[in-house]
Amino acid sequence: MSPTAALRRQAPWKPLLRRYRPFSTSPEDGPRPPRPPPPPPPPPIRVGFTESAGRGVFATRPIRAGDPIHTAKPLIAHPSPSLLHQVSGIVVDEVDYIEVCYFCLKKLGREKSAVSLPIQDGGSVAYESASASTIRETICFCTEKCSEYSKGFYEIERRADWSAFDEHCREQEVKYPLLVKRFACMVLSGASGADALDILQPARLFPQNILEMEEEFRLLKDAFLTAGIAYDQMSSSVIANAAVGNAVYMLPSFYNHDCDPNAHIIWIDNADAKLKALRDIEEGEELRICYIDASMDHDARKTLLLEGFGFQCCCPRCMADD
Ligand SMILES: C[S@@+](CC[C@H](N)C(=O)[O-])C[C@H]1O[C@@H](n2cnc3c(N)ncnc32)[C@H](O)[C@@H]1O
Repeated sequence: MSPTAALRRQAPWKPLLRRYRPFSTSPEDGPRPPRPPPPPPPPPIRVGFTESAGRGVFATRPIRAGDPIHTAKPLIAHPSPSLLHQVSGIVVDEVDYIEVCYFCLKKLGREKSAVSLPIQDGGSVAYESASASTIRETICFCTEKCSEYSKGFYEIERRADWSAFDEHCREQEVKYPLLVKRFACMVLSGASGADALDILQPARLFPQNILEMEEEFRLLKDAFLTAGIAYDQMSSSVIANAAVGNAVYMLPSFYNHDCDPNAHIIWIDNADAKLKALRDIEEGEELRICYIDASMDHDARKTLLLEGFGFQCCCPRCMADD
């Protein structure tokens, strides 16, 4: 046996050491490069079928009370119209900024600034809407990133006059058509595919819902057509999806309702939804949130869920007439 072979037999790990020498931490080689952080573990949930409420979300491992389950970014978000500062008149010297980011809904401090298009001030970017002749709306973004994301769809949105559409939303006190408007602009600008919400299609729609949606669809179409914006890419399925309203998040839209829920959604900084466990949850248990105020009595909850959400609640509390 040669001397080298004998050495290898005694110390078979030596060639390995030589092979990995470039990453040694000897002083001449400098410090070891930092390892990238491991990817976050997948959320402890899966979407599956329930016995009585279509699809639902199930725990894939035990979850302790108070534990975060997952967060979800909205697919579409639109600020409440009451937060959009409106100023009558053609010439506006000074306006209050909207108090939330027009894209991510992060709350912003009140700032004053002269209107220009766009305005940049202290990291916020604001645009003046040219849509209505007598009402001017100023919107702003919390960061350049939100402004960048919004550029395409907002360029479409600001070309049209939304006064009739917005007036309808105000009169009817409905907010979902605003999400439809935003989704339509996102589709027309190429920021989203027209089928992005298809998976959230509701199983059942009431005739009254369909009538309301038709009126909103007409107003939406009029606004685009009057502004000369090609409307062919849009189909009424956009309305059907988004007019249901809850179709703004993907994963949270699969959570069923329970009048005694084991999970809840919280919003802290912006429109990102954070789901948390309200009590200890076993592996395989369905995670349910409460869509309404659970402190109402049985009849009030039943009526609200049927008329406002379109379903007859079959949660254990309702089944026990509690
Ligand atoms: C936000 S979605 C939840 C996901 C839905 N199950 C699915 O398959 O897409 C709300 C719909 O789920 C059903 N649902 C949710 N909670 C329910 C409950 N407690 N009782 C009966 N149906 C329920 C109703 O059809 C309701 O319109």
